[in-house]
Amino acid sequence: MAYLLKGAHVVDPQVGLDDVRDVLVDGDKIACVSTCIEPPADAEVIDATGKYLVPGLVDMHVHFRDPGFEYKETIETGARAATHGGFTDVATMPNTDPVTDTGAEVRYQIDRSRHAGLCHIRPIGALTVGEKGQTLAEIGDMVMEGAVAFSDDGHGVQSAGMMRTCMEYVSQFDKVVSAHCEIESLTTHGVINEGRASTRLGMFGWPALGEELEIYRDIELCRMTGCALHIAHISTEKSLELVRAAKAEGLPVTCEVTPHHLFLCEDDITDAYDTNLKMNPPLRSASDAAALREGILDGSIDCIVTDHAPHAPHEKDCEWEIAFFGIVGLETSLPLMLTNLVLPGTMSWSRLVEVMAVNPRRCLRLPEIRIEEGCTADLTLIDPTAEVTVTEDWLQSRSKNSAWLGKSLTGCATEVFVAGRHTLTNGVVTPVKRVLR
Ligand SMILES: NC(=O)N[C@@H](CC(=O)O)C(=O)O
Ligand SMILES: [Zn+2]
Ligand SMILES: [Zn+2]
Repeated sequence: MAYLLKGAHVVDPQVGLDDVRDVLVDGDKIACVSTCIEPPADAEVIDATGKYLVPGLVDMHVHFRDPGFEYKETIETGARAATHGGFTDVATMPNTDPVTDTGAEVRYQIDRSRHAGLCHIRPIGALTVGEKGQTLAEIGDMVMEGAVAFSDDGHGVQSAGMMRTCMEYVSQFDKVVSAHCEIESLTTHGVINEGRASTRLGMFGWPALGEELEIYRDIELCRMTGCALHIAHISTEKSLELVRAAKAEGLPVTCEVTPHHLFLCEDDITDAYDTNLKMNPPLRSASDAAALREGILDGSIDCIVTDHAPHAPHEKDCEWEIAFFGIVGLETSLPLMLTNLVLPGTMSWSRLVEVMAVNPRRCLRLPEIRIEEGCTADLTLIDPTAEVTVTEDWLQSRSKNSAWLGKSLTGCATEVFVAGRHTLTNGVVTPVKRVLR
């Protein structure tokens, strides 16, 4: 099938493109990028005037709960949410049941996602067996089956010695360790940021140090082992400073931030106790959020990730203390970035493309996707004027635990192509027709 995207504003900093072009997709490839392409007879023409065409978006930190917790999300429902949010690739964290700590588990996820036929799933394997922090998992076996990175996300690896072994081993395969940095002896019982929020609402605090101290440790282990280190969901100004200093030294350190840590803070938690504001790490201070916004603009933070963490109603509709940590995010990530940073002119379109497409691919060592002739047609078309209201019905995810329910946002993806397959059409997820290769 061929598609001609007419008159899109194409943004791809990798090829220095930030201008209006026609783009012809033929089969799984980009066949032509030019100022004016006559529609071939067999091509479907899509009027992209006023819209932005970018390399397919990548979210390198999601939880799809499959296998084990399919009542929250399956690979298929997660893939639908990802497609609806404009993504062509997502990297799934291993805290499933069983934990993704063997090659067979990695293969299961890839097989299931091919049958879902919507987006590429890039499994992240566990560092340790069962994410228990005791025994090294079968890293080599998982690499053979297609694991792109390794993490015990959901938990920090508590023992520095164990983390050293993990990093030494992972570096042999030229893969990256994505570190959930949390010292449990500092965060146990914590349910909210330690400081204003914990004092105001009278709940056990979760200190910033519980994150920062482990980031410091892992950066030193990165120096010692040479293993590429990616810091997951940074949430404080000090965490950002540690990463900045490591980068300035030339260490192979990258990091990510979520939209909720950029655009919400502890002051948003009121005595309404909305449990969709409870996550790990917790929402921090307003000044932390401001520092993170600065970090995403100045290049210190590499990627936007959602940490899409679906939970069922009974796991959220309860007292704050016992509610599960985490919120869904795949479908609101791009609209939030557009509404809060890009459309007001604070962030350029090309920086948006870097943090949502180029850098996550680089961190995961995936092949580059460039908008040029001959490249794989993994593409996202964005309408910057579309108004979306976040409702339970609008969310395609099986879970509805969004922090933005009822809110209106401006800008969203309208078309997505994965290897030339039209997976999102006019904002609607396209039904599966064939297995994705
Ligand atoms: N972020 C969260 O609050 N929850 C995540 C775990 C994690 O990302 O650490 C989950 O799996 O639910
Ligand atoms: Zn985590
Ligand atoms: Zn996570």
